[in-house]
Amino acid sequence: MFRLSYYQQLSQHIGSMTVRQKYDIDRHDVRLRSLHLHTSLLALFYFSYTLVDIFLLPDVAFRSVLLRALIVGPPTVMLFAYYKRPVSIRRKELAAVLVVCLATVAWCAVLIGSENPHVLGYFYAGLVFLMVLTIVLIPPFEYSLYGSLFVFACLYATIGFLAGTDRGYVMNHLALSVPVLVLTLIANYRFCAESLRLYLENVSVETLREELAARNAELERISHVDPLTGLANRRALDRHAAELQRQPPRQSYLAVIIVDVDYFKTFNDCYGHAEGDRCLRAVARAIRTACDADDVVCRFGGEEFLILRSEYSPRPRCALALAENIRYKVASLAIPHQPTQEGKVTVSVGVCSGPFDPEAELERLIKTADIALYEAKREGRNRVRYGSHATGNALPHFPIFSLNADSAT
Ligand SMILES: Nc1nc2c(ncn2[C@@H]2O[C@H](COP(=O)(O)OP(=O)(O)OP(=O)(O)O)[C@@H](O)[C@H]2O)c(=O)[nH]1
Repeated sequence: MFRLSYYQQLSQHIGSMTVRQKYDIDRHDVRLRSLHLHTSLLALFYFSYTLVDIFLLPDVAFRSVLLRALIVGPPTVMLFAYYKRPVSIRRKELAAVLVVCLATVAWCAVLIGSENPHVLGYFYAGLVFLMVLTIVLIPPFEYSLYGSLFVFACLYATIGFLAGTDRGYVMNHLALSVPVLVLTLIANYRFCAESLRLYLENVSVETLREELAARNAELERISHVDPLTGLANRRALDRHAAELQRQPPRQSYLAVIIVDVDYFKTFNDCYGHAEGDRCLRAVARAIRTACDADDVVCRFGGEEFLILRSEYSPRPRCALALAENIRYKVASLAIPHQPTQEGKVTVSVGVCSGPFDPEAELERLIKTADIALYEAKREGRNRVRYGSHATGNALPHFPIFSLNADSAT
C-alpha cells in the first residue's frame, strides 16, 4: 500500500492543526521525560570526562577544566531551566542539540592545544557526539542532520591541528566516522518515522473508538425511543423497571397510569392510518405535557400509553389527578372522531398505586391498572378508574371521580 513519507505525513492536517503541531503537543511529556533523562546522563559523562582529560592529556588539563566548566557548564544548567519553560518540545530538543554542538567545539578546543601522543587515539571519542545527536537524544531528523553535519565539520576542522596527524590517520578516522554518521542518521530517521506512524495509528484508533462510542450511544438512545411518538418504548420501560429493582426510588410509592385511546380502530377505519398516526402523536404530546419531567412516559402498545410516577404519599390522589388531567387534555385537543358519542378523540385511563417494594413485581401494579382501564372502558370510556393495589380489583367509585365525570366531554 502507498505510504506517505515522514515529512509528507508531518505536513498533513488533523482538524485545524498540522500533524507536526499535534504530534508535538500530544507527545510533549513523553519526549520531555526522555530528553531530561538523556541530558542528565550526557552531562554526567561529559563533565566526568574532565578526569579523563586530566589523566590522559595532563598538558591541557587546566584548559579542559576551564572550557568544560565555564563554556559548557552554564548553558547546560540553563538547558535544564529551559526544559521547564512552556515552549514547544521541538525548541527544547533544538536547545539540547545546540548545547551538544557547543560541547563538541569546547572538547575540540581542548584537544587542539595538546602535544600528548595519546591525543590521536582519544580523538576517536569525538564520534560519540555524532551518536548523541542521532540515536541518544533522538531529536527530529532535521535537527539531527544539521547537528551531525556541524559536529562532523568541527571534528575535521580540528583534526588538521592535532599533534602527529597524517593522511593515514585522517583516512582511518574517516573510515570510521563516515559510516557512523550515515548509519546513525538513518537510524534516527527510521526511529522518527516509526514513532510518527505509531502515533498516527493511535490517533486513528482513538478517533474510531470515539465514533463507535458515539454511534453506540445513539443506537442505545434510538433503541429506547418509540419512532412514531418520540416517547420511551416498551424496552425503555423494562430497563427502567430493572433500575427500580436495583436502585429503589427515594419516594416509597409508585403509581402506574395506563391510557388507552377510545375506539381507535374505528378512527383508523374512518380517517385512515396516516391520520391515526397523527392522532397518536398528538395524544402522546398531550400526555407528555401533562406529566412531570421525572415521570416515565412510554408508548406501551399500539394506542396505549403507560406512565410511571414515584410518589411520597400512599394516597392515590396525586396519580388520579394526573390521570384526570391527561384525560382532560386529550379531550381538549378536540380531534374529530365522528362515529363516537362525543364526536372527538377521548381516552380511558386505569390507575393503580402502591407502596414500592423492589421484590414485588411492577407487573402486579400494571396488571391492576389494566383491570381498572378495562372497567373504564366497560363503563362507557372517556373516564378514569382506580384499581386497588391491595385487592387487585377496580374500585367502582373512588372519591376523585367526582372531579372527572364527563368534565371535558
Ligand atoms: N394508525 C395507527 N394505528 C395503530 C397503531 N398501532 C395500533 N393501531 C391500531 O389501533 C387499533 C386498536 O384497536 P382495538 O385494540 O380494537 O381498540 P379500540 O378500537 O381503540 O377500542 P377500545 O380500546 O375498546 O376503545 C387497531 O386497529 C390497530 O391497528 C399505529 O401505530 N398507528
